[in-house]
Amino acid sequence: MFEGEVIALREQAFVNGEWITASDDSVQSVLNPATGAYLGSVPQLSVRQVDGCIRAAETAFYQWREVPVRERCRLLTAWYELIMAERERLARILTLEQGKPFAEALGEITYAASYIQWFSQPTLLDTGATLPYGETPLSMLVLSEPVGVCAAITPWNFPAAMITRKVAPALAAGCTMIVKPAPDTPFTALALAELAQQAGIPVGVLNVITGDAQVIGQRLTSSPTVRKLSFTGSTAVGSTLMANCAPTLKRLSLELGGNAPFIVCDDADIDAAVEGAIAAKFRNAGQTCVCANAIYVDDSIYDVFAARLVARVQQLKLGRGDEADVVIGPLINRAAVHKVERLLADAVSKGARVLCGGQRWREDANWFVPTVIANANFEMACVKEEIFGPVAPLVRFTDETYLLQQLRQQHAGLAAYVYSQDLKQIQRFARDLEVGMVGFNTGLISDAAVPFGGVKASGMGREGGRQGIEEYLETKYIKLSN
Ligand SMILES: NC(=O)c1ccc[n+]([C@@H]2O[C@H](COP(=O)([O-])OP(=O)(O)OC[C@H]3O[C@@H](n4cnc5c(N)ncnc54)[C@H](O)[C@@H]3O)[C@@H](O)[C@H]2O)c1
Ligand SMILES: O=C[C@H](O)CS(=O)(=O)O
Repeated sequence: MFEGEVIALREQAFVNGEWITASDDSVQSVLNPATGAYLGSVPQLSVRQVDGCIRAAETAFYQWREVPVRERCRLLTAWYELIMAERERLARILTLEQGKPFAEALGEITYAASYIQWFSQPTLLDTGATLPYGETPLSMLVLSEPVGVCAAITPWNFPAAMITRKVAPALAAGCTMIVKPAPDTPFTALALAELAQQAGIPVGVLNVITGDAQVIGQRLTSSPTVRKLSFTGSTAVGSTLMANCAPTLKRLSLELGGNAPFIVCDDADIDAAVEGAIAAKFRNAGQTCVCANAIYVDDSIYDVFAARLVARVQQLKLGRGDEADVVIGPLINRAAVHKVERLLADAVSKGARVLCGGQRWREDANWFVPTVIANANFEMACVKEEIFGPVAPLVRFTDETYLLQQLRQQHAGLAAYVYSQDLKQIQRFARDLEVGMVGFNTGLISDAAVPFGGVKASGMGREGGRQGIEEYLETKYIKLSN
């Protein structure tokens, strides 16, 4: 559809309202995961440039927090409107650098914009209170104040939504923000920053810096000026960043790895469960944090479910994201393909049987054919670990209690999905699944209006909903005497 089209890309970092290159002109290249073609490059900013960005965000903070809430929300609305007006161009950039099908990229841009629209509601900020215990009705006040200078480090799988999900509440609350996007997908973030600039968001309020992750991470986590870090990415990196933030006692939001069980009970609507599994498992070629990881099917319907799932999976069209009707794009890079191959080989060595797929689509490329494996069990790495690829291990279960006991052993706790018509069973799963979000009879749960996040090794804090603004507010108590 748009392969070969010239699409303008911002190849500079955005600091204090200026588009800048690295002080030593060093750059990092960005490749198209579908073709391996060079897309462009972004600056490797120096330590001095990162520190300069932190200072600029601090200066901007003391002005931005004085901007009336309604004005901050008006500017967010202007940003939202520009993004929606530029939706197709942004989606093209996203597909080129991340690889997802254009239709999914359009969906992500809309989803990303919906976070800005959600947090442009001034009512989300009427979180203060007066307490009735003082000498007068106005002598005990509880205020909500912006945390201050914030930093966001974001992943490649949702190059737009994982950024607006942090920037929107931060700016609404009166904070300023420094974003470090993933090196694989910086251009979407820079395009969003360009539109924020056009919307009139003041200089220094939103900054997007690029360069060596470790170098930038060390500066952002060690700076006492940065009062909060919001990180979305792997549990391993999240844990490291949490430790690095400890000396300066930063506020933290950590949206980390997942391992969502997809449970199909004996009374489930099988066709609905198959469609839900397709949506939950194969979105973004299985590269979402809330993807169904292993699929647990009641013994009594296992064979029927497996057959119907395989039939649907074999209909999924692979190809480049810019090609019409493509549903499965490439994985982000060759390392991701190798990880999927490692997990599959481990499963087969432990008795799994490949029902469909099971290999690369093309030898020297990043696609993996959508795969369903039977006879999966809790000993397999693909059941214990986050797959982050289009492989669906089917685990047979006969006993709900045993299944829940096994799931409780898993480290991640982000999302889960259950297909059941039995209200008492639904209530048991809602209580006993140790996750942050559960979808019943659906494979899609995400929405800007809900508190998105997990527990255990999936992190802490919530993004979206009313809870999402709290991540960027501090509480101050005022005692007022005459
Ligand atoms: N819970 C959620 O909402 C959510 C959403 C999307 C992705 N994820 C998780 O993210 C992972 C995939 O994303 P990824 O591969 O980009 O994760 P990643 O942890 O490798 O990288 C995430 C970000 O951290 C940066 N980074 C890496 N090492 C760093 C360091 N030492 N210091 C500072 N920054 C560092 C990267 O450059 C990138 O910007 C998966 O585990 C997925 O489950 C979670
Ligand atoms: O991968 C992580 C994203 O949060 C997935 S979703 O689009 O928010 O469901």
